[in-house]
Amino acid sequence: MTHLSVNLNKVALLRNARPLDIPSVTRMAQVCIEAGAHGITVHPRPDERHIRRADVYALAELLTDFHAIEFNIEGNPLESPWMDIVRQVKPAQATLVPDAPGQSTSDHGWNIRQDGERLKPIIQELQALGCRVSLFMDPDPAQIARLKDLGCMGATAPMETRIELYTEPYATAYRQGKAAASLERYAAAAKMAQSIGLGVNGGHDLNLENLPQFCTIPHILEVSIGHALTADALEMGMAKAVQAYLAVLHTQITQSPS
Ligand SMILES: CC(=O)[C@@H](O)[C@H](O)COP(=O)(O)O
Ligand SMILES: NCC(=O)COP(=O)(O)O
Repeated sequence: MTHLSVNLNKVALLRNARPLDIPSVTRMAQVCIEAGAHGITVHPRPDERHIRRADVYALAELLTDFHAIEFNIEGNPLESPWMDIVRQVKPAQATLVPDAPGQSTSDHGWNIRQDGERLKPIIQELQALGCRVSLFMDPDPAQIARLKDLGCMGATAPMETRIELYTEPYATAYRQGKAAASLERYAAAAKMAQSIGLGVNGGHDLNLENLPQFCTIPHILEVSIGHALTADALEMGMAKAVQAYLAVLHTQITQSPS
């Protein structure tokens, strides 16, 4: 089954509106875990507009009581202070995302031809810390194929490595009634990744409507979902929202995309 990692950025965004710790990010993490979520994702940005450094430490502390729950920290390792935080917390998964500091949200994956050699020592350091590394990538088989030349990703890596497919273009295509053509690109990208020994995650703008079709791509290991799930939680409550996403993942259709 594809795992669900709940991104708590938008819970923190609401909390930051007043100095009251409401809603509590750690309390919401606990509710998500009790509802069955497999992991908790945060994407601390340099301006701390939502998740703050202190939230990452508090979540890491909370998750020491939940050994089976994956802590996934996303961000740009080339921008301070992300690596400092990750060095201290040593999350189960570190997802590297090429965002500029002030960017409103993530909008593209890595260019491995341009950044691969800069990323290599960072990936190796994260692996030495025990973190599974995942790289945020566009659904571009040519870019993904380059990862095998780094030596530290895919079949030649010292430990499991993954990519996270950037799914906003799929979500847009879905809204426009063009999901099938978009899914073909994503399926080809996933197949390329899997053929060189990479696991495949997905995320960005996934929601209850577009998730079932995305999950027709074989062997998606994890989806990280925050924005839409938090919006759903305003209507359903957080536990019911998490369960609704888990129900989709439980019943994922196994036929190949058409
Ligand atoms: C990598 C990715 O797609 C998510 O982390 C997304 O960027 C969430 O970040 P925001 O909540 O700041 O938009
Ligand atoms: N990696 C994607 C993520 O964590 C959440 O993205 P979104 O659901 O908030 O768009």
